[in-house]
Amino acid sequence: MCTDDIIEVQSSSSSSSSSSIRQAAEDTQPEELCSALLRLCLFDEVTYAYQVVQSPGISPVFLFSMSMEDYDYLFKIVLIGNAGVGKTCLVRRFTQGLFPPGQGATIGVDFMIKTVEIKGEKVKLQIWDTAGQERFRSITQSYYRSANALILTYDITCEDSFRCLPEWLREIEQYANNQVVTILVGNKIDLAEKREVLRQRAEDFADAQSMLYLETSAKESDNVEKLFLDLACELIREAKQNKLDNNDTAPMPGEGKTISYLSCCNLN
Ligand SMILES: Nc1nc2c(ncn2[C@@H]2O[C@H](COP(=O)(O)OP(=O)(O)OP(=O)(O)O)[C@@H](O)[C@H]2O)c(=O)[nH]1
Repeated sequence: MCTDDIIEVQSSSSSSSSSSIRQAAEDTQPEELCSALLRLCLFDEVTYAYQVVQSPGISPVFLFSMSMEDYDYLFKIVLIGNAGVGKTCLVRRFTQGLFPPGQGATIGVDFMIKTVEIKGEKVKLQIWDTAGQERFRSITQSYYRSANALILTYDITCEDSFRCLPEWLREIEQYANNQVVTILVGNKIDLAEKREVLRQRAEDFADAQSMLYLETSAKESDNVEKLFLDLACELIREAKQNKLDNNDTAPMPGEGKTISYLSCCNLN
């Protein structure tokens, strides 16, 4: 695709502040953990965003701020899939270039930002990493609706994580907007000798569901950049197409607006 035209501009994350959330949330019963929210406030044309966990005993924590003027496009990408398939590692690999040792389970949602430049246009990727554990499902479902793209992840060494995909597709059907771009990702290809899901089988499944398909290794960094950058290129293409279709309703480069919904894409 257009990866030659892409340069990284900057990245930031909630991870340092969210470690305090993680710790507090680990001590909190799921029923007490009401929700994790992103709050946006507009002051003098600068948008400040912060994430809080609403729960007794947990103080709201300011996580990051960003200006709406320093990008051409803003896309929200949400990772979903069973616990342990490697969603957090994929996000960390892409945003921080590392494979975190002893990665704990995600509590609720985590949030990172990375800005890339594609053919001279700055693209801010807002990446939401959701918990795969069933007990957080009611929290994570609320993040689907505003997503421009969903990365549905399974573990190629875990048949169970593949078998659960129809269940995840039902979640997407129910909670995501119907114009969302979805890509199926088989992670952990560095563990080839433990593979339980053949590539052809996964490709056929993705084809049948009109999804893109890619295999990755967060550990070895295989296809991780490609995953996010191809997705960004696809979202830009869709946004431009949407602009053509709707004349002036979609944002164009330089307008710096959030693209909330995109027209349906031809995934084949
Ligand atoms: N070999 C290998 N291990 C991986 C890879 N990606 C993740 N892991 C390991 O898989 C385990 C789970 O990774 P996470 O990124 O926490 O998985 P997750 O999907 O975010 O899990 P939840 O937060 O519980 O939903 C960790 O022990 C990682 O080190 C990979 O590409 N290769």
